Amino acid sequence: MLFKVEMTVNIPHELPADVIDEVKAREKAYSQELQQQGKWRHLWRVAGSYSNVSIFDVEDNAELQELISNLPLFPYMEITAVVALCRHPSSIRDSDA
Ligand SMILES: O=C(O)CC1=CCC(=O)O1
Repeated sequence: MLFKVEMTVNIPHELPADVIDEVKAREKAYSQELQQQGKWRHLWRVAGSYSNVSIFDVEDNAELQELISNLPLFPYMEITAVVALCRHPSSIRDSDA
């Protein structure tokens, strides 16, 4: 199942810089591992903001919930616009793979 997810990061100013750097490094490693696995299909920065638009390819809602809630930055994120996607009949692609 494909889902679009929007994530906005709001890191508290009082968090020490070294803690922020460590969390961001774990976030990057985690997201790149999921991208390698094909579960995190797209990761786009929303221009001009500390937000992203992502496309996930997961088994079901429960797997999406698990992947998102395990994000190292999850405690500092607002997750919005979670939308289930399916193929558009006018798409010129052979598949969504
Ligand atoms: O920077 C972000 O938008 C948050 C994030 C998601 C995956 C990642 O590496 O950073």
